[in-house]
Amino acid sequence: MSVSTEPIQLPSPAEPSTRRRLPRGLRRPGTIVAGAWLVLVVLASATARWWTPFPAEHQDLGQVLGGPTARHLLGTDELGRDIFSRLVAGGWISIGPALLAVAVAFGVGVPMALLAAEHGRRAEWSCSRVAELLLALPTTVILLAFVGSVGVHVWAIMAVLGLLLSAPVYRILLALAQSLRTRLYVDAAKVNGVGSLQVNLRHVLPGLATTIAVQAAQLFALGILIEAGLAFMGYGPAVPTPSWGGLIGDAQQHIYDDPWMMVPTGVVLALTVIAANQIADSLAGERERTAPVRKPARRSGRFVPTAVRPSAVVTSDALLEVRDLHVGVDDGPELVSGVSVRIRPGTVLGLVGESGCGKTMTARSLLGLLPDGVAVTEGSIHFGGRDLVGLTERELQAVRGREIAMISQEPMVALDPMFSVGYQLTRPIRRFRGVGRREARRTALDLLAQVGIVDPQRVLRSHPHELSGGMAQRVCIALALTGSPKLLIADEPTTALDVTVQAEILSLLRSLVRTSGLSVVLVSHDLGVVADLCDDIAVMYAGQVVESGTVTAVLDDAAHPYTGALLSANPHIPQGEEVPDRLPSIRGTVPAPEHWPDGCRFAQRCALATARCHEPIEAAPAHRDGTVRCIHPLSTATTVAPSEPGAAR
Ligand SMILES: Nc1ncnc2c1ncn2[C@@H]1O[C@H](COP(=O)(O)OP(=O)(O)OP(=O)(O)O)[C@@H](O)[C@H]1O
Repeated sequence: MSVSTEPIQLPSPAEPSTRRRLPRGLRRPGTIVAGAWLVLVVLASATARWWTPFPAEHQDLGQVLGGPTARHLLGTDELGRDIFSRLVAGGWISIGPALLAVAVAFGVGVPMALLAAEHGRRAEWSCSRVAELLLALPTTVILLAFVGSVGVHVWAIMAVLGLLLSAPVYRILLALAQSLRTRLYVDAAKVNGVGSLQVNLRHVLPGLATTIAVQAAQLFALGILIEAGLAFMGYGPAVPTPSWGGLIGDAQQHIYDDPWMMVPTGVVLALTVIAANQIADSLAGERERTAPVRKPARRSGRFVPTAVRPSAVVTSDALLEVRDLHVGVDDGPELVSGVSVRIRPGTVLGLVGESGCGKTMTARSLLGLLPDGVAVTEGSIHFGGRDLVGLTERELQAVRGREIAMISQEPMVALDPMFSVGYQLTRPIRRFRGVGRREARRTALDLLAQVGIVDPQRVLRSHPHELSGGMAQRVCIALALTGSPKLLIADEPTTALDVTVQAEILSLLRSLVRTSGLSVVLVSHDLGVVADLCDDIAVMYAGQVVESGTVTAVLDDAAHPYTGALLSANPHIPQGEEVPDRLPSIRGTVPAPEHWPDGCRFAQRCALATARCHEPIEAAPAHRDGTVRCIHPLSTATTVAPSEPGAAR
């Protein structure tokens, strides 16, 4: 299959390169010195036994409380032990447990945050209560109680500290993980059938990495101070094993007769804590500098088959048939009311209407990708001989990508910025088609060529930030085609693109439908786009389909006053017709779902409305195969006047 398109150029070499460099914040001299100091301290203390001048426990009673000399660089303590050797050896006893506390804090806090972010309100509620419980416990009292009942085991004490610290870690990471899960590339991964573990590992965890690093550096510094404090109070390692807290405790006893003893350990401890904090600050600064400014996206959820009515068996030749679909917010208003549409194989169905009419909710229902707290409450979605409503998440994963795929309105956000186009394309190809790396690469190149990219080799090596909007949307379309789906849901696929690129993408979609037999559900505000691309149309208003039929029938002979008003407000003026000074607009706005009236939902804004319009109105047959939900139709399109409530659908 080939698509004729204009050549697409990659941005000039002046664009940012894909070569990974150390982030700018970490290249500052202060941060480099801090990092070097930490590396030095960790390496020196971990290898102390092999190179320090004296064993840490070696005593020389002829040299007690001596100042620095060539033999004892930092002097000796009250038993004539070499302070330098003890300081270096004691480092590991302080740093090791601090690292353990950090590992436990993140080992518990990160999975909790991922779990709560992924599994919605109930999981979040449970994890948050556990975190609140941990936060409510007084850390010092718990540690002392632990020492009192179990004894002085430094590593175990620090593991308990790590557990207590997992609560603030969870609290900080939860909001971020939730926000990352709303990114379109996470939806795109789910649409491609990627399992939940893989979504977390590939898309959520990398996004948490900087925050984890910042928090880890801070907790490490805190862990060292807490370990030192405990050792100072006598809850450190058993005598004569050195630790920084223990050395400070020893020095404190000689503060009047040998104040120098306090200096080496105090300075090393302070420098280590300052270095860890310096690195945390630099990472935090870097995170703020590079954080993308994005408008919040919608959260993704799943089908919750509550109160789903068993549906009749569908025997039509439609590829997908939606019957009487109701979507609602848990304990809240209905967002989609009784939508029925069908998509024939190899055709394009346009869902049109103003913002807030329920187009996206309807489209996302087809993939089970509704926001958290929103669910299909009634109706059926028949596809491939089964009802998608009520399928489990696992069953839906098998449908997403392989049978129904989706492209969104923001291609730049739908691609994960962390990975190259090649990686993002070959992963699903290997999974869907069960092919090896080389074959997957070849298929990826073919798909890129198929979506009109003239330089697929280069694009395959690129990262999303190196692509223009139009190229990114082409890559997203290629990504959607990796599982050879039968149906593609395109939610305003050209909204974020400029006009010339919009035309290219529409021409690409048209060509794909024509050459591959793909069916498309196109969500759009734009009647011009729908007229251009679609075979059938469903006009939505306030959660209902108010008119449907073939594009030619509905647009040439609109029956519903809302369709008529949309057509009058449409800025696409046919060639040869006079351009009016001002386009008519539809007065008022779409009411919010909680204010939808019982009767015709458009009545408040309709010039033809009468008292009878405020009684319930059913959809009636129109345009041969379509419907209209109006008792004052504009045209003769209606074959059965839907004038009475309860008229046949
Ligand atoms: N997560 C949510 N919780 C509650 N209501 C929601 C949620 N998401 C959307 N809605 C509401 O559902 C209704 C339908 O929204 P939907 O996004 O489907 O409209 P749309 O026609 O696709 O609009 P647009 O073209 O702006 O995307 C709107 O009133 C919207 O405010």
